[in-house]
Amino acid sequence: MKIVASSIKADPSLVSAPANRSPRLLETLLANLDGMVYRRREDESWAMEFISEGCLALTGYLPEDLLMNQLVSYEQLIHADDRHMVRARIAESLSQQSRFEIEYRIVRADGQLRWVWERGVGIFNPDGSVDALEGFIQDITERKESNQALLEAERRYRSIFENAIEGVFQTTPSGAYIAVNPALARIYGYRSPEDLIVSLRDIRHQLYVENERRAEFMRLMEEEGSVSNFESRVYRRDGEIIWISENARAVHDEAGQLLFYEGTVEAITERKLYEAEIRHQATHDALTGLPNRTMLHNHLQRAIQIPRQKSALTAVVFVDLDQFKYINDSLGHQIGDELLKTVAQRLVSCVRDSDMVARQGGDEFVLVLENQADENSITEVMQRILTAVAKPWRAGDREFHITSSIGISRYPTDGRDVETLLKNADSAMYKAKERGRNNFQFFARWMDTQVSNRLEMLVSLRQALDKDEFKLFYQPKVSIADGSIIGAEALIRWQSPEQGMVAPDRFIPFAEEAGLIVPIGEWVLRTACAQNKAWQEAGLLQIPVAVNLSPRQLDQSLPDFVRKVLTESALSAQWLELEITENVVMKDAEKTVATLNALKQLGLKISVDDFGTGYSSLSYLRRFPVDALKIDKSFVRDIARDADSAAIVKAVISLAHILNLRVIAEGVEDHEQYNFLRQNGCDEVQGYYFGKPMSVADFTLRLQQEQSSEE
Ligand SMILES: Nc1nc2c(ncn2[C@@H]2O[C@@H]3COP(=O)(O)O[C@H]4[C@@H](O)[C@H](n5cnc6c(=O)[nH]c(N)nc65)O[C@@H]4COP(=O)(O)O[C@H]3[C@H]2O)c(=O)[nH]1
Repeated sequence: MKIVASSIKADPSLVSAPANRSPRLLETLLANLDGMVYRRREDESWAMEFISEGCLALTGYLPEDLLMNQLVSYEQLIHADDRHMVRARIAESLSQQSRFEIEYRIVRADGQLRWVWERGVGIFNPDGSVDALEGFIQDITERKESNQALLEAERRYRSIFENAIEGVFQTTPSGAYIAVNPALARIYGYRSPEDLIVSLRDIRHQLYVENERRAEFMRLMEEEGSVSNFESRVYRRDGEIIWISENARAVHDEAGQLLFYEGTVEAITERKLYEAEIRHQATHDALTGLPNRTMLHNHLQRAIQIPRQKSALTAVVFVDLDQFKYINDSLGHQIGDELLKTVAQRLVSCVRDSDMVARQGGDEFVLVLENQADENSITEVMQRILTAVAKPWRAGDREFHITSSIGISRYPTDGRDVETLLKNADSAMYKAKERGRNNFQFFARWMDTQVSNRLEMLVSLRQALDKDEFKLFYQPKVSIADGSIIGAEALIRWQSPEQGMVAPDRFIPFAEEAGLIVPIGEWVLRTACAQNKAWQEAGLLQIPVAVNLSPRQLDQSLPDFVRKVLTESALSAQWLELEITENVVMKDAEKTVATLNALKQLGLKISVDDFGTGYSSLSYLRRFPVDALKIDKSFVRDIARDADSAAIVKAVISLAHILNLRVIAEGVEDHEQYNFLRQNGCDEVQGYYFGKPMSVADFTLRLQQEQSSEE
């Protein structure tokens, strides 16, 4: 350091070495200083009187360049924006005769901007005026920049914290908030973060709807140090329950001591609702709101997997509505839908909350009843269901009745997997249909083989007509007054090469399903008319033959077809009677009345079959051109045992007579039933007591006997 060369008037305190030290030592000391020592005048341009070698490193100028402003003044080096501030601060310190410390920017010789820290003091003359300024200037750019970076990072963090859409929190492990951002306050419904911190002091009890969630949160924190996508239901300040998802971690100090938890909170109620909605749609039937086939399978799978109480049964119950197809086809889908909804509600009302009622599709419902003690308890539920479904229901101003056929399989006795249980319940349901509907059947092993033939049956039924495998049997109808034969009912049989003689109840429903009932029905009509004509031509007793009509046959083209058959067989219409089921009369009234009128005009008779099992009312019958009612055999069977059945039979007879209708009782099997019917004014009877359905040959014989007894 060229002390002398760089100083004009050296301050003895700075530049003159003590007598015992060499100036060389001072030179070295100053040169090693990381900064610049100066003495400058307190004038317009702060002219430097002394300046140490550090000047070059600090400013990029040689000390000589600044000395007495030879090249540039120090003031010029100060950033223009800071000059005023620097002067003001120094002036203030001088006025107080104190030291000054200032941070400001300078522009180096190479144009670089640097931050400097200056520490100095005024040197005063004895009269108090300022003689000079002495001090030290150091480059602090790096520190400034890292401070700046820190401030920037802090500012950014603050901004994220304050402006995040997600809630951000820090909590103590004991469950109090240390810090929260405005978003969390908003999510939880508090006025401000402060309001939340003050009001929500016990997270476990005040926040979580399920207290155990907090325990689970703590457990995960302890075991794994963090939670991710931790979903819970929480209370907002106003008590509303919302769903949140938390991501959080435990923060420890260097010694491993747990300090606090910090994390984020996302409000996910909408997503949850949406997910629930999607899940619901995927697992529920849109019409009835009941669980659908998918959910049924999952539920049943679970039900048979969980350990059950010893000897407890799980019942799988197939409920199928009788003649639903017919209602849907004839009354329209809207009414069909209404009916399905009504039935769904009724089924639900018959079982416990823990049982499942699902819609399997169409008019099929499946119930899963768990923990049933024995068959009796299942039977009780089934009886409730039969009664509930059979209750009348209204659509507009009309009242309807529908019944159901039910099949039940039991876990574990009837199957140990979902497929088998469902298949066997379905088989049992078909058995219930065959047994005359409106009843329930438990699965039995033998049904398995029969019903596995269902598909085969449909295939062979299609071929049966061509192969001439159908036969008609005839059952006598007898006058109650004198026991004479006054008619015959034609009943179809199927002589199947594989299955032997098949009863109509077993194949007519299939024929209806497969759309084969119309050609089969036409065959029956032709055959019965031709047979009756043949008996007449053989000189036997002239009686009407009754033919059963499936609802599906009863359309506008039927009268023409019947006329054609009568013409072909040359049978007079008075010797033909058509039996329609009770449900047919409920068919679209206008069209049905027109078709029945057209049929009546041909001169034949019409009777209503299975009366009492369906949903027609007597008064409704008034509108239909029918001649007779057939009381269903289920009432006749119970006449002696059941007061209700006896009362119904009596009422039907007298009301039918008021409407000028003949009454025929079906299924009369003994003398007691016959007596009862006779005493109560029934007109005709039919049943095993008077003759079973018999082949043409047998019936011919019967007619011949009848004729000879008359003669
Ligand atoms: N337990 C008992 N039963 C008796 C007695 N007397 C007669 N039966 C049976 O009762 C049924 C009466 O016929 P349905 O009610 O018209 O009921 C018929 C009818 O709805 C239908 N069906 C029969 N033939 C035809 C047909 O050609 N076309 C259509 N569409 N359906 C038919 O099949 C049903 C059943 O016919 P089947 O099995 O022949 O059964 C017949 C007959 O065999 C008795 O004293 N006791």
